Amino acid sequence: MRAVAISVQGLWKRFGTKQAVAGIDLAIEAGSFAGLVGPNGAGKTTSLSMMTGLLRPDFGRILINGVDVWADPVGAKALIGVVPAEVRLFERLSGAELLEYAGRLRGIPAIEARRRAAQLLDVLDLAPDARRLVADYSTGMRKKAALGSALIHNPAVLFLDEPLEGVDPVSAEAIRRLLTRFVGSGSTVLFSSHVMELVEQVCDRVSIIDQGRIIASGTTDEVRNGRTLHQAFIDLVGVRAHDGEGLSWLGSSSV
Ligand SMILES: Nc1ncnc2c1ncn2[C@@H]1O[C@H](COP(=O)(O)OP(=O)(O)OP(=O)(O)O)[C@@H](O)[C@H]1O
Repeated sequence: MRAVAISVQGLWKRFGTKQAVAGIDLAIEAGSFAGLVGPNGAGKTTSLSMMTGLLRPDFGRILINGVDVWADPVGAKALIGVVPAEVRLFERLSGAELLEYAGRLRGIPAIEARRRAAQLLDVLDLAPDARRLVADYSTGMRKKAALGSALIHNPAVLFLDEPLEGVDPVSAEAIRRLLTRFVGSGSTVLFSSHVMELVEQVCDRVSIIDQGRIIASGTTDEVRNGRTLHQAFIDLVGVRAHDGEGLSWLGSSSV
């Protein structure tokens, strides 16, 4: 049995009257490519923010390779890389400078940081834009630059919140291959996504979160249970949308 890379124990978070996360437990083994899926407002971003030391939980513990994220934040953060949903970058740096700077912040010597930055930019198809300012990057380019910055110190665990949003299919494939290789070397990925086809394709395990609770978790095959992941998701979460009653004006040509 492989060691547990991400251990989440009894995680809770409330915002005012809203119970955003209501007692989450997870154990993700090293070398897993894990997906966290759920409808809008289910608690994915809140959970990932707590796991990565950005948002303090009301209750619960998160261990990364046995290091407690909230008791030893410096130790835990050395082990992780994070690509948040809303990427904030140093806009006045070029892509190459950004990655190199991320490497330097992680204590990597300048020459090595520059070498890794160039390699990552190349794999992420950003090499032609390496000298352009990040401020001028498109949404997808920003995601890729953020991913490069999160990988430069070769973290044991990589957390990504909606990593492929705004990324074109060719770049998405490059990212998929990069992450698969990363996981193949024994590192661990946990990412949140709405894109079931992507999760089904790349993840070996998946957890479905709804209203702050994990409602299904296991290997992708276990959760799918003979269905597509999309169908499993719909079956488990249920269809909550109204059928459009009261929208009789919508689509009608009369005013
Ligand atoms: N800072 C905050 N203050 C108040 N409520 C918040 C805050 N952050 C999140 N919430 C609420 O907590 C719940 C979970 O939000 P969260 O962003 O974690 O969901 P999500 O699963 O990431 O959703 P989406 O798929 O739409 O990004 C939502 O009801 C949201 O309105």
